[in-house]
Amino acid sequence: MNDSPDDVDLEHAPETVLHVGGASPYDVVVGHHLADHLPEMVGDALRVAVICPEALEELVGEVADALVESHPDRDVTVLVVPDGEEAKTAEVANSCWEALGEEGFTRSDVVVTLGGGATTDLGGFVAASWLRGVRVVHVPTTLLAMVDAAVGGKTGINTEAGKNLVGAFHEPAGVICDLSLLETLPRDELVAGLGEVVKCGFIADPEILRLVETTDPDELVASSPVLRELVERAIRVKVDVVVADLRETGGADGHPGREALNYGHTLAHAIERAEDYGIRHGEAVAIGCVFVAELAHRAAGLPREVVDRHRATFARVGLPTTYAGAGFDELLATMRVDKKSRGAVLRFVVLDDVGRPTVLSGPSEEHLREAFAAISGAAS
Ligand SMILES: NC(=O)c1ccc[n+]([C@@H]2O[C@H](COP(=O)([O-])OP(=O)(O)OC[C@H]3O[C@@H](n4cnc5c(N)ncnc54)[C@H](O)[C@@H]3O)[C@@H](O)[C@H]2O)c1
Ligand SMILES: O=C(O)C(=O)C[C@@H](O)[C@H](O)[C@H](O)COP(=O)(O)O
Ligand SMILES: [Zn+2]
Repeated sequence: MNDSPDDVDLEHAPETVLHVGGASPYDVVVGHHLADHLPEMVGDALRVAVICPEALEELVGEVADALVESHPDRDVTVLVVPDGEEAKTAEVANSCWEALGEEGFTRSDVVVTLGGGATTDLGGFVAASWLRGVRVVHVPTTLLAMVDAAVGGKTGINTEAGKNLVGAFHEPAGVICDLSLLETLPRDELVAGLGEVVKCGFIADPEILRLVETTDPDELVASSPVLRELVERAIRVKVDVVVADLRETGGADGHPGREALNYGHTLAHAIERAEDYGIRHGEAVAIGCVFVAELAHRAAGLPREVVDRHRATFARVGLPTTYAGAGFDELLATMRVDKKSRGAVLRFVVLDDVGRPTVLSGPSEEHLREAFAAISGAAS
């Protein structure tokens, strides 16, 4: 652990509680060393199933012990699932349902997820579907899951046809973003999380962009006060959007509503599928955002300097801005089953300017090909 004066202050800084309003309100707690919050959020449930990936088996032991200590009559079951995207399958979800059945899991029991976004997506979906919905508390352990996946209630798994095509909206009972857990996160994974943070800067909070543009990226580590500010700002962007439009039915006054959070994701999800999930989600999002900025430049007059700012900001933190894998036709076919599509009409979230997202419906294939050529170097 780094123990510069800033870090010492931060270690003792009070946690931040971001309240998420709506029909099922909950808190997102951000800070350091937050283990005590988990028993509070779980309450007096007699059975708890903790879902975590193989990679976090050591940490899950501590979490399970704390849950038993806080309530000695409680049964805690640990469900170890495959690492990363391999957990987001119907087979793995089924194995979790089988385990909950064996435990006699009832509606007063609680699922806890401990892991990255793949784990919170899978575990959230298991909780959403078991008995048509039991409580879930998320303990995200990656930056990406803290700023995005654990908040807002989208859960899901992948199918052969594409990413996140089966799922449910199921809000958590609470989210604990313990930044100390990021100490062990590999650098590439932390950088991938910055992809969603920068996305939030472009769609809603330009201060995020300013902070990224003026901070040495190497200083963005678990103990950094700037990282904490970025985490809190990105969560606020997400919370504001989901409180206004939880189920993605649309926004008001030209704002796309929850779809705004899908900025860059239409191409990103197609790339992830084409790469058989061998590319990190946050990396694909960075490429997808540059693509859609190029598209908006051609189809809707987004100024060239805003497109350039996309390339510069994602590249500054170490994210890719080009893609030379699958071809345009394969990616276009996958993009057609994106959830924003309506019938044969492809829809993209684009920007009118920084902080002003809107929807572009049915762009011409010529503009799509040109935008793809601009990120892939392929002839359009
Ligand atoms: N539901 C949503 O709103 C939402 C939002 C964004 C992303 N997502 C989904 O989230 C997933 C990506 O999440 P991710 O980037 O967290 O990837 P991930 O869950 O695959 O985790 C990345 C890797 O980090 C490891 N890891 C996790 N925490 C660690 C720690 N503290 N120390 C060391 N290693 C650790 C994991 O084992 C894994 O190998 C994608 O499936 C994406 O679709 C969902
Ligand atoms: O919360 C949302 O809404 C988002 O779109 C956030 C995205 O970062 C996230 O990757 C989400 O899982 C994508 O959702 P999908 O509906 O396109 O599957
Ligand atoms: Zn995402």
